[in-house]
Amino acid sequence: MRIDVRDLVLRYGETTALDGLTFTLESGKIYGLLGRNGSGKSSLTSVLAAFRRQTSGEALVDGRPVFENADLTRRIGLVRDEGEAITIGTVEDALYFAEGLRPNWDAGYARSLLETFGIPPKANVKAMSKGQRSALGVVVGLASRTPLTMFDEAHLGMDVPSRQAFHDALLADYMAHPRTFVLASHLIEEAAPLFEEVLIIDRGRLVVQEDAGTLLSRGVSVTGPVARVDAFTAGLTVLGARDLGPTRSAMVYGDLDDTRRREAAEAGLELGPVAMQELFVHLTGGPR
Ligand SMILES: Nc1ncnc2c1ncn2[C@@H]1O[C@H](COP(=O)(O)OP(=O)(O)OP(=O)(O)O)[C@@H](O)[C@H]1O
Repeated sequence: MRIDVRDLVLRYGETTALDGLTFTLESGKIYGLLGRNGSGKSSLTSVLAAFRRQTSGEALVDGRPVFENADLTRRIGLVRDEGEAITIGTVEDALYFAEGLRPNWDAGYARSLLETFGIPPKANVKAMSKGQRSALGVVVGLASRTPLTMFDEAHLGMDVPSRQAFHDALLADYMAHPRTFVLASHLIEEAAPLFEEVLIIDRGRLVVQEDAGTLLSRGVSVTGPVARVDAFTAGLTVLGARDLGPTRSAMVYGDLDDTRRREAAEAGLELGPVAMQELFVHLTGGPR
């Protein structure tokens, strides 16, 4: 599903949550949606899923406004941080409800995902733990096979093995049934290997929309003896540095051309990658 967002504004009273966003998401890609607390990620996914109506601007899915368009919203899934939204009845009831709502529902796949996450089909949803309810939300989100599927901190409360199982399942099912995913997460390093493209929003504005590999290529770590690292990085944008005895590893933002890379090698410095998380902190202004 293709998404076109144009000059999108969402206000809650005095608060401007989305402040003129414009971007396009292509069909059949996994997008990472990153932003600090309160930056507008949930507001954006809520508008795209038609849970909320924007104050102004456009949110188009396959060229049509999404709000109050039942035909479109049946094909858009949003799993939020509270996990499975239907909390009355059992796990089977929740799946039955989803099956009625989602045209591409795969009941066999849903059952196998329940096993993956160790969720008993007869369990009462209200009595489930936070992590189990999140996992059930993930099961419903994946088995719905909605052409646009958004997970907004959907892993909340899930333990490390469950989060890994979630990411593995998402990737495997995406390969078998390509569709558009939007993943909002604060666990950037865990989710980053899934992202094909990254959107960073800050205070309701788009800061970055870039291919994940290109974004990562903007960060370089420079490691070696302290004095030589400092001399090499003088005049560059240094995001931070860590020392281990006499060795310093500095993170630099910006492309290093071949000449600079040769200079680094001649100075006995080692160049390496920088974590997406470090780039994110830099691009969203560091500690506030
Ligand atoms: N229901 C609401 N009523 C009033 N203000 C709201 C409401 N929901 C969100 N906001 C405000 O809108 C802004 C964006 O919030 P939003 O929840 O979209 O951010 P977020 O990026 O999802 O944050 P987080 O990472 O903390 O979940 C914040 O200033 C927030 O206080």
